[in-house]
Amino acid sequence: MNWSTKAWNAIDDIYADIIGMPFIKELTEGSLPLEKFQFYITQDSRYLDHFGRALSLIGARANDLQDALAFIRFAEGAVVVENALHGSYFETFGISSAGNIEPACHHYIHFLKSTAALDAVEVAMAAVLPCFWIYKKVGDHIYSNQTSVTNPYKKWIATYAGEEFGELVNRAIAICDKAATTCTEAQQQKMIEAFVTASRLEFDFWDGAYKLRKWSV
Ligand SMILES: Cc1ncc(CO)c(N)n1
Ligand SMILES: Cc1ncsc1CCO
Repeated sequence: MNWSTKAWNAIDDIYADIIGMPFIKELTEGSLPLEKFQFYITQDSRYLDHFGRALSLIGARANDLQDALAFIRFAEGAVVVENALHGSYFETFGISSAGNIEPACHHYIHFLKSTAALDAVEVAMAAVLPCFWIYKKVGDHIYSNQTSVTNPYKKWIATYAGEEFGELVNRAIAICDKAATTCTEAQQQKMIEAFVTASRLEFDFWDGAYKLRKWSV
């Protein structure tokens, strides 16, 4: 069994929980309250900024030059998506500024940045993989379960359900699988742990947005 199959098996339950979240259900139906989507989009804009930096750091640390190029391009993609949120999405959804980084976003970006900086590069690659893979799966799930042609969140959904994003995801999975073959069993296990932690943080990111969770003080 290749590494990515084991990794996905390890998060099967988390993924099922994500698909069952009210945020995802209401996003699919188009009934998600605007305030929750606004919260999500502002946090995601902050997230993508730091995610892009984590990806470029992994690019700088990758052993293989082609893998470095792939991560540098992923980083560029993350900044391009951030710019799209900051531009047209902020305007469409009536957002004037990105505001504070709230707890779920803070937790996630700092996990990614510290892992990218301090852990083995293979572990760092595994830590960012849920950002690709879970979004592709969730994007496809939402896209194929849509009931409303007038869903206000349609354009956002299309970003992650598209074939173009699918190709990037396959590339990221393949890089992790190749990296895992150079690792010991213990290192592969660390990659799985990072993959699971990031998946939990994906859940929390949506959960935090649904509950509009902010710093208590
Ligand atoms: C929190 C989060 N995870 C993953 C993605 C997709 O990379 C995103 N836009 N936001
Ligand atoms: C995973 C991901 N999400 C938004 S951009 C990006 C990297 C691809 O450029």
